[in-house]
Amino acid sequence: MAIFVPRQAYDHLSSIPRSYFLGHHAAGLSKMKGLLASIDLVVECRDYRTPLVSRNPLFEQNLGERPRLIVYTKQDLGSKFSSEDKKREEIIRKWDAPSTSLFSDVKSRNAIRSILDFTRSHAQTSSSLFGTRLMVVGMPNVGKSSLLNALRNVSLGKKKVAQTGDQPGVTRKVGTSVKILEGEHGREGAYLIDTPGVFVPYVPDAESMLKLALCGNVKDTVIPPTTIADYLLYHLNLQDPKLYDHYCEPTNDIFVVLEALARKQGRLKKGGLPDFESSALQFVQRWRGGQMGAFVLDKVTEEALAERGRMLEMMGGSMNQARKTVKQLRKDAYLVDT
Ligand SMILES: Nc1nc2c(ncn2[C@@H]2O[C@H](COP(=O)(O)OP(=O)(O)OP(=O)(O)O)[C@@H](O)[C@H]2O)c(=O)[nH]1
Repeated sequence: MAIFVPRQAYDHLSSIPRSYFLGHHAAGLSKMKGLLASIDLVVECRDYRTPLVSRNPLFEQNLGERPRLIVYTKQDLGSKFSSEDKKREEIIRKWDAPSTSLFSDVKSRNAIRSILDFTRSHAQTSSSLFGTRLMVVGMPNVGKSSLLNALRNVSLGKKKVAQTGDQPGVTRKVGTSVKILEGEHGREGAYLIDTPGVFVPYVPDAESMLKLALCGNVKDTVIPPTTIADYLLYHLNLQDPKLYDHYCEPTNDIFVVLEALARKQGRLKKGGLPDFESSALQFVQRWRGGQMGAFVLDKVTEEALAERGRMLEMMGGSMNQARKTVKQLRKDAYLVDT
């Protein structure tokens, strides 16, 4: 039997859009900026699976004057809790210093307790009579509202208050503050404000956009589902083709996988033809739901983080400046793909 050789690079990058910065993202960010004077701590969420790509420089530029806690969400979907994962987390922690970074999974009470402990000790430094005010920010669908619900549930035993969903843009407006910690020693407690997700102004390269689409940070209508599924297949093959052996033998052809899935699940169109689009969405949803392996999409090395940081710093807060910087970086050969 021939040995299976996975693709070592992803080539189908033409015609991938690089922007998803919507009107309600800009409006939300401007409202957050207006609230900043009354905020003690900004909780910035990034996706554990894309620690580089889900970092939005707009938050640093617009909200950077306040202390920040960085929470890497959905750890359960990206980590096997191995020594390699711990090493990667250590690199990320160094990158984020002096801000503290924590890694979370809304179903892990321990992870949620660590965030509450950090908040409690931060609250002790606050002299406000009205309690400590936190604002949770991050890219769309990164898990901000779920985090708010989990913090409130673990701390106060209260039911869900913020609406959540598996597509971006469920939260459209900056919310009212919600209590997440009771006060101690005569102090008021801590309150958290939920905010709408804000996308990066301009995605510097097409592969970053695919990663964001795969993790659900852009609507599934923006990039064809078969393209997102193909990009997932590329990663699955690099990890372990057994992750999809439920459907077929190892392959680099996404249509082979989708046809097998369609036949298995009866996703057929007229004439018995496989419904590739719905099968692609199903394939991607399985991975998003943690049923096809936990792994990280970004390459996390000290060099990669430093380069990304340099690029983000140069990109500035405006879309125009971001575009200009990307052009310049490409000229300087920092960015090589598309
Ligand atoms: N497996 C896993 N799923 C999570 C976790 N946190 C959130 N999710 C899921 O991620 C999806 C998005 O969560 P939300 O809390 O709605 O995300 P959001 O950032 O508020 O989204 P916007 O409304 O776009 O701002 C939902 O399907 C959640 O169930 C986590 O720690 N682990």
